[in-house]
Amino acid sequence: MLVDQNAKSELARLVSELAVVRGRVVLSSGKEADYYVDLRRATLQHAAAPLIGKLLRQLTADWDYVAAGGLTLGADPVACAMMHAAAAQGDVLDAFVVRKATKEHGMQRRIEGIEVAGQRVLAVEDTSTTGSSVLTAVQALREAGAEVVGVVTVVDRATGAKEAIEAQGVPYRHLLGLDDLSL
Ligand SMILES: O=P(O)(O)OC[C@H]1O[C@H](OP(=O)(O)OP(=O)(O)O)[C@H](O)[C@@H]1O
Ligand SMILES: O=C(O)c1cc(=O)[nH]c(=O)[nH]1
Repeated sequence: MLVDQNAKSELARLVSELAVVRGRVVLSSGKEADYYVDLRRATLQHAAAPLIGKLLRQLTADWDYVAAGGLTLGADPVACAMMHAAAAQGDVLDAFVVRKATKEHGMQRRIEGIEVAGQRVLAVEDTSTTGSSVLTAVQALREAGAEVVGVVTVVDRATGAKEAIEAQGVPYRHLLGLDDLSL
């Protein structure tokens, strides 16, 4: 899908400046790597967040979905940015949060926000490495009766997420790759 290339370049610049951390780090999967993309520093930043919302809406413009969200917490500001970008265009998009475990008090929900049962939804992620986190969200959404139309992530590290997600029958797109961030 067509995305605004000037906005994408500006986002890549911001992510490189704000979020790329070089050095030995342990990842969510337990593997080690030589760099980390601490994307919360961009998804929660005033200039980068609106670009993320706008660009992810453009990247998924041909997908039909009424709500977006993913596994807390990396996905949360991404989904909210998309919701606000949609609203700015006069479009309706709701958001949800998939908890890592079902809440044990209150409403005892695994998925917070709008009711996803019977809805077409988009699973979102901030950074994808193995794809395990967003696939956890996909599984929870399916168990809740939602139809996951696709997965979209802001940064893809080219380490197997695409293959793992597509193996589950879900289309996958990313906004920024390693080349965009000079990694
Ligand atoms: O593709 P994966 O191998 O699953 O790795 C990527 C995940 O790792 C990070 O989250 P993390 O597990 O650090 O948890 P957090 O969102 O609670 O900080 C990131 O926000 C992604 O969700
Ligand atoms: O695999 C991860 O845990 C991971 C990698 C990365 O670059 N950024 C992130 O937030 N998580």
